[in-house]
Amino acid sequence: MANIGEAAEWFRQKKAIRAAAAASRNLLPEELRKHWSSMACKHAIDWMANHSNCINSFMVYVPFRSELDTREMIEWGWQTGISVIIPRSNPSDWTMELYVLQRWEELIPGAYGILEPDAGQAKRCGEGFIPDAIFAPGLTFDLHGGRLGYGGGYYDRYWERLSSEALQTGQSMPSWIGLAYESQLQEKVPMELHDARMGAVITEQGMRIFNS
Ligand SMILES: Nc1nc2c(c(=O)[nH]1)N(C=O)[C@@H](CNc1ccc(C(=O)N[C@@H](CCC(=O)O)C(=O)O)cc1)CN2
Ligand SMILES: Nc1ncnc2c1ncn2[C@@H]1O[C@H](COP(=O)(O)OP(=O)(O)OP(=O)(O)O)[C@@H](O)[C@H]1O
Repeated sequence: MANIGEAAEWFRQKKAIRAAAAASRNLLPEELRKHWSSMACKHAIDWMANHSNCINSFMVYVPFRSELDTREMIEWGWQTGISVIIPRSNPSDWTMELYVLQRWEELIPGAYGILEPDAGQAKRCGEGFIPDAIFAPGLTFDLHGGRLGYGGGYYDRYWERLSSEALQTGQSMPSWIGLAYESQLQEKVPMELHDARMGAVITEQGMRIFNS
């Protein structure tokens, strides 16, 4: 970023894109959101089932506001015996703690009113744990791995943490897959160096895998 003026303009642009994306997602009729969520979950499940030799755990969000509903994926994980990892956000430093979720009853409203694992009930993942796949929420995605979230930088910080953990332990970085309705896709999402990059996006229309 060349100077403060440019940085401020960039920040304003991102804020405007976020607001427009949130408003257009909120306008999607609930019945269609339900239907598309179910279709997208089926694509995600098919992908995991086809990679069953390397997927023993996956991280996914619990939906809030008008986000794509992931509950079918979570239940599928429980039925199949794959560990379902759900983050709990810590707004004091914008980091996420990971938990293995085994029952809906282990969720309680956390920061922002999002249903998150209750630290007193759910099992916390150990230090250094890396899920085999990460399904990320977002307000908008592009077809080059770009993603824009609510602006907390939670997934970006997690991306950075995982990159250094993977490097230290010699493990590979898991697949990062954005989950969204097709109408949330845009030509180009503004990206910065610290932003988490998706390797693929799944919508109701299927999965797109990007060249890294
Ligand atoms: N289901 C779900 N869980 C998630 C995320 C998500 O996007 N979806 N997150 C993904 O990172 C983290 C939570 N991030 C959030 C960050 C900000 C706001 C929020 O309410 N922001 C205000 C705007 C504040 C401002 O503009 O200054 C808002 O949207 O009204 C909500 C969640 C972790 N858990
Ligand atoms: N790895 C990081 N370390 C420190 N700060 C970071 C990191 N990643 C992002 N940030 C900061 O977090 C803030 C929000 O980042 P950004 O606008 O990219 O959020 P976002 O990707 O939309 O949010 P989220 O990941 O929570 O959905 C910015 O001020 C950014 O500088």
